[in-house]
Amino acid sequence: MSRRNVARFWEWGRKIICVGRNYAEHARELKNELPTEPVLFLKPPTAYVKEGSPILVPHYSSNLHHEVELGVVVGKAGRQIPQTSAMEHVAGYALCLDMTARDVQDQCKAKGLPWTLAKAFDTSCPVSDFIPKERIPDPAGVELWLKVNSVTRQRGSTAHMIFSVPFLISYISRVMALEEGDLILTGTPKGVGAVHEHDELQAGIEGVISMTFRVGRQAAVHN
Ligand SMILES: O=C([O-])CC(=O)C(=O)O
Ligand SMILES: [Mg+2]
Repeated sequence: MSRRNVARFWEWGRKIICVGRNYAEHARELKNELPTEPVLFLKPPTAYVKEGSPILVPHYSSNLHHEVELGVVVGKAGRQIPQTSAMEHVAGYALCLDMTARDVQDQCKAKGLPWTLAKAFDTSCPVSDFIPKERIPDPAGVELWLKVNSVTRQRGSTAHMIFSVPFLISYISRVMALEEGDLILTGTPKGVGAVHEHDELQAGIEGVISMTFRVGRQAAVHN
């Protein structure tokens, strides 16, 4: 049997683990307290969308937000991974968007309910091509940016993460087993905002990769 190539991790059907509130300025802009431990949530692998296909506003939302994030692709499975060997579990990276139905998330927060409807819908995880580990020697030293219709909305350095990539790998692996092909979204810097049907989103990791997506709208089906 031929070995699957982790460079096409989005085809593997593995989990997407997301970290929230990992940049102080973003936590503040949404009036959230700074976390003392990572805030975790999941997206299903059906959330993936690649360049060439549109990001769809869910039919039940009227305030879809962009969040540009550094994604970490797991290359070696593990449980209870110590921080000191955490980077051995990284195969590479991907530029990711954590698309968020902010109106729905606000309702979930107010009711104390999980964020699934706000975060896990189809096309909620646009991803770039795989970036081999060697191209990003230090995951705390990359500059993320995002533009909507050519206007810069987000620009921030991963140097400002509250919890580092090795810390996150260790922390997550004490909650759930990490598997080859899993993706960890490490949180968004400040500047999140709304996107609308027909908008064009461009995002990048300075000097490494960029990607472009169009926004469409999911049709509501009434059975
Ligand atoms: O929805 C939020 O604000 C939490 C989150 O994903 C992030 O900080 O990246
Ligand atoms: Mg996020």
